[in-house]
Amino acid sequence: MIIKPKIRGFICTTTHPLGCEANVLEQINYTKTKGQLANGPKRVLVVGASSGYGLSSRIAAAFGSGAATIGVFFEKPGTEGKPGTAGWYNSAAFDKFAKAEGLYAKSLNCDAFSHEAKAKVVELIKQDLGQIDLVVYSLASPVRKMPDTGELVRSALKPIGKPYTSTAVDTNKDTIIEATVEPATEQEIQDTVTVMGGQDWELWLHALEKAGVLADGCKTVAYSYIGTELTWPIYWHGALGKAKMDLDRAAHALDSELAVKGGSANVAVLKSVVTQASSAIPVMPLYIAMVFKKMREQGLHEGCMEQIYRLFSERLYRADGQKPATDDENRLRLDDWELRADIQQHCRDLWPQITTENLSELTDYREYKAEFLRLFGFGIEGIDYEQDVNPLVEFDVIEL
Ligand SMILES: NC(=O)c1ccc[n+]([C@@H]2O[C@H](COP(=O)([O-])OP(=O)(O)OC[C@H]3O[C@@H](n4cnc5c(N)ncnc54)[C@H](O)[C@@H]3O)[C@@H](O)[C@H]2O)c1
Repeated sequence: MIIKPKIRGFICTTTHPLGCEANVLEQINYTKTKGQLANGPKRVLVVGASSGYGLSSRIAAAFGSGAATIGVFFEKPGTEGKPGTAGWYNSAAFDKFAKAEGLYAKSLNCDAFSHEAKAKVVELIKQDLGQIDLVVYSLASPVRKMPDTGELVRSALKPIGKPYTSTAVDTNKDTIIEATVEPATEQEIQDTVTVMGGQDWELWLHALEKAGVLADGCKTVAYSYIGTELTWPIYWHGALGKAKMDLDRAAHALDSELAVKGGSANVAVLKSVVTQASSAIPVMPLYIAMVFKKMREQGLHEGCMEQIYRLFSERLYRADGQKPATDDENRLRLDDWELRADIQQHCRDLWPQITTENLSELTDYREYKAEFLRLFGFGIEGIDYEQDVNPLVEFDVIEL
């Protein structure tokens, strides 16, 4: 079939298999040009491995360190008449390129919050790898099915205490609007912590530890965002921020547990990037369009792959073997460039000046939209979108 983008709200309901494959290849090529990590991991589990930061983590481990990888994700395959999700095609492409280089790659398409997913991964590690050296936790989900009761709990992208009104961009109409988001209820805050907090990360590590499949010195990292006062009301001081604070709590607890065997657990605070998860957060698209323009001008631009390669090479696996610098909460900070005073001051000054008319001139909004479409495999040079393409792409994946 001929596949064209179809945008609905903040998602694109179609995807292009060849475009997604090209995205993955571009990240692999970037990693290869950066060279092999001196002290990189060899056996890696990535939870949330099919898009955004998790996919880049899997690529950094495999192509930057020759690691065997197990990837867990929750995606929909395509059928002959309907495209699958981008994460499905990304994972198929990763599998193909990894195996072409003789790298071990196993993928599980399942609910990572379930007990079954954890048990299956333990079984795979025992059978194929013995133990693992790194666990990356990169889930972004609006909902969690509780593993014991089956209850569905949903997260909320809302402020706490009072409504939040801000200038934002309506990405359907490309216009500047005033958006108001009502505050989360106590229950919604608790639920957001249940979905996006540290509990499931701890359940993963405990299941792996109990099964004896964590190698001595095993590291684990989970991803977070903090930002500045520009986004605090909706993010760090909002319901999601409470969940990310709970991730900090879990990191401290896991770090003490892993330290016994010479390992470590850290939260890595990453920069804002265009992913399916960030496009759903009110105000983020406008903030990203602003901050990207300034960071590009300053030669500081990074996408998912650049951020993650820097996390691996300059924080987690430093060539000099030294412990990386952390902030006072023991977090690894990769948002250092985004939070630079001049970058943030620029955004603060610009924010009140933005109108529908000057949006494209004063920010990288056009580039934001293009990058959003690229997430789904569209707008990629070298791909002929008038050509027939088969949405049915199969690869070796374990379905639970
Ligand atoms: N995007 C940003 O700007 C940004 C910035 C800093 C930190 N982060 C953090 O990085 C992490 C990853 O976010 P992202 O933006 O890369 O997200 P993303 O939407 O690109 O990827 C989410 C991943 O989680 C998987 N997933 C979701 N629900 C699942 C389930 N129930 N079972 C198995 N897999 C499931 C998806 O398949 C996918 O692989 C999040 O913790 C996020 O808060 C994101």
